[in-house]
Amino acid sequence: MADEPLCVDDFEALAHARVRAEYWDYIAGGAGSERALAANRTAFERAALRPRILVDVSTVSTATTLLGRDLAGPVAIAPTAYHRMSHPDGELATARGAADAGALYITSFFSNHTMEDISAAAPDAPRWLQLYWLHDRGLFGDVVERAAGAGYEALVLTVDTPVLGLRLRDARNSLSLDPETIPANLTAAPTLLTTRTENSSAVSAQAVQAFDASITWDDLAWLRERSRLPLILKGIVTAEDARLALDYGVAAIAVSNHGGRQLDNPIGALDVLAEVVAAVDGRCPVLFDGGVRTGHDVAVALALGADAVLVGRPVLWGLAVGGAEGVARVLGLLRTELERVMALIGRPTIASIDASAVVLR
Ligand SMILES: Cc1cc2nc3c(=O)[nH]c(=O)nc-3n(C[C@H](O)[C@H](O)[C@H](O)COP(=O)(O)O)c2cc1C
Ligand SMILES: CCCCC(=O)C(=O)O
Repeated sequence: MADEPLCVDDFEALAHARVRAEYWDYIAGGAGSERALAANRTAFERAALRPRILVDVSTVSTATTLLGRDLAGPVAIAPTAYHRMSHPDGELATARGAADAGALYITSFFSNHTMEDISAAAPDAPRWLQLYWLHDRGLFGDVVERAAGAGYEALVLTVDTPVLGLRLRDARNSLSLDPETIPANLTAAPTLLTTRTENSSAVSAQAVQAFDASITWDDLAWLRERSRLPLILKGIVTAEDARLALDYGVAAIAVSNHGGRQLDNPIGALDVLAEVVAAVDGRCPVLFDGGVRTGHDVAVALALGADAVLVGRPVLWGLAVGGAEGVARVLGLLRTELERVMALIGRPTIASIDASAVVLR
């Protein structure tokens, strides 16, 4: 079959043809002039793998462990909002696809199904819940308190989004949301559910209404009082903040520039990974996301010190193309590509992909 997708980029082309234009722009776009979005990819062009030879790679294993959980591989699903923009089954399909692939699924707080329904779609699969800190402490505390009972094993607080980045594509499109794409966890607060605005984006309006931009490090204690789940901070890009996060007892750090959707910075997420890894110095796991599209990219991020990587848009492409099966295929592709790369660089286990496996040009 001529258009059988053989790599993640093939899924992008197929998905583009299936997703409504305004939704596609929301998914694909970045902030401002989209320099950070572009830099996330070009950063990988400067990283080359250093193959070692005559190593026994007759057996290669991508198996790894994260916060005590055994995972089939080091590639997890980044939290992305509104999966019904990509497929009518939304996050329920994503959850099933992730479970089939044995991958960790970090569910976005802004999902089109409730966090309970998503869990029920694939019980027992590894799952973390991403959070945005809401103005409405009652609603926010309720979600946080429900997370453990709903089967989530960790909380991922996104810390790079006190306000939403300037998404020009969405503003130009006056991006509006259909009734089926409202955030299901927020239906108790209908005032947060703007679906249409003039000359701006409804997603941006929802963020303005919902997000509390006043929170600081000391507010983390409030979160801790409401849940004993391990806490991960997502969106750390400096050594200073990595050290502070450790002082505040986080379980892990996710290095991310939000897929180039927040600050319009000319530096890629990969360019700051080494700085954070050095500051953390092995004291907690470091996750990475931004521009990972191939098994080669995964190996590069691991060699630069990440314990696992997250993929955002590629999962939405798989979802748009083939629902749960498409999600599983994208994740499976990345895993088989990684296996091949591991054989070719003479590193048959995840632990063996160390700093000597990469050179930055
Ligand atoms: C459509 C879309 C929605 C997103 N929604 C969220 C979200 O709800 N919460 C969050 O923490 N990050 C969100 N992100 C950022 C992703 O978690 C991740 O950082 C980013 O997509 C990684 O880059 P990649 O898409 O190049 O893999 C979103 C990204 C996209 C593309
Ligand atoms: C109000 C939902 C924000 C989702 C998000 O994080 C993004 O679009 O990048």
